[in-house]
Amino acid sequence: MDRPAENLFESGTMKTLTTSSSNVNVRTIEPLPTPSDVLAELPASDEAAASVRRSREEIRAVLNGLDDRLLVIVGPCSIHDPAAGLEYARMLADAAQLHREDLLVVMRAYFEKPRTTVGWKGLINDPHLDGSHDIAAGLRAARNFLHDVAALGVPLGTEFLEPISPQYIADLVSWGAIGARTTESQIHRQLSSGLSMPVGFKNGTDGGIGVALDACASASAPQAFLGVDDDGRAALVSTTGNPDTHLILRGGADGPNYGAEDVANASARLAAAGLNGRLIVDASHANSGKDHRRQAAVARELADAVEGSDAIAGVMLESFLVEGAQKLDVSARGDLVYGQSVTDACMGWGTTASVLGDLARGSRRRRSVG
Ligand SMILES: O=C[C@H](O)[C@H](O)COP(=O)(O)O
Ligand SMILES: C=C(OP(=O)(O)O)C(=O)O
Repeated sequence: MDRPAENLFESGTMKTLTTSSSNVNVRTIEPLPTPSDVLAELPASDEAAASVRRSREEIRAVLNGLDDRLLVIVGPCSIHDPAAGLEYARMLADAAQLHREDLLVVMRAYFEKPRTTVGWKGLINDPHLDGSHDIAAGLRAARNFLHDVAALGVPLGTEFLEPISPQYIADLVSWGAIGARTTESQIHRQLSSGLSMPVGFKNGTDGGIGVALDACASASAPQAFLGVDDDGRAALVSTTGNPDTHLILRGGADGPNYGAEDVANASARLAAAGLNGRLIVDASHANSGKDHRRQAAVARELADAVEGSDAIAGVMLESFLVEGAQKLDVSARGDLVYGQSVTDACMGWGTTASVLGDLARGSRRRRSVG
């Protein structure tokens, strides 16, 4: 159908057709560099690519029970300051090496934050932390960070929130998560079906695990959907399905779900649905009431629980250099405390190192009884 253009609005270099019924609430549309532009500018080194391939295989082996170590996904709630994140990654590299017989350590490198209502949405969305939303710079900053950490030999995990951003960074990611707020989203399930790394689905914010089980089944099936190609063009994407989907228990509105009975029930439901019964338990979020001190206690309880539960393949921890969290006000940014979270409260490094020691002991005890 031919529809006359009522006006063209121009933003950046893009002209956008606006009719009386489209773009009514859109202020601007600005082109971004394409995924192939960014990958050509910031290519993965051979070493980083090899490290990603190797760690994906290791994570798969742990999730499938072929490697008896405990997977530990640990790091800041969000990366807001790459320098502090890199300092953390160096310390984590040493801890990972220390516990390598018992733990497979993956660093949380979360660049996209889902918000309950509004708030800072992460380094990709707003890398200058000032509401300027310089997404082109954010994509490059995320890619640079992933590359710097992969070069240390530390595998990285991230939450995929936007369906387009993976084209810019996923080659450097060893483990992916879909968050509690998007597990029920068909878009995220389809996306996961084509991702190249194991992907964990959080249970819903209400605590229900049914949506995550459905998500695992959906993402493990072939899918066809609208996406973008490497040149940023709208494209039909057809996937084979992701063979490495799994559940992450994060608690919910009714409280925690990391107890022995919750874990056993969840594992049984997964197995009954023909899915992997081995799962990850998040010690943070609703499992700790977002209290970083409580999180450390939950993690130590999990370290004890591991011995008696084959279902626990991994544990997730939110941790940064400095404990707690600080408020980020993007409209009037004051000085920030170096190494402290600007989203959820995290355990500090000292507590983290001691919790990793406990988890390693739990993993060792499980091996000795197994
Ligand atoms: O992990 C981070 C937060 O729990 C999640 O992004 C929601 O945050 P909010 O409730 O502060 O928006
Ligand atoms: C947002 C997160 O968790 P959840 O989806 O469980 O709230 C997270 O892990 O950063």
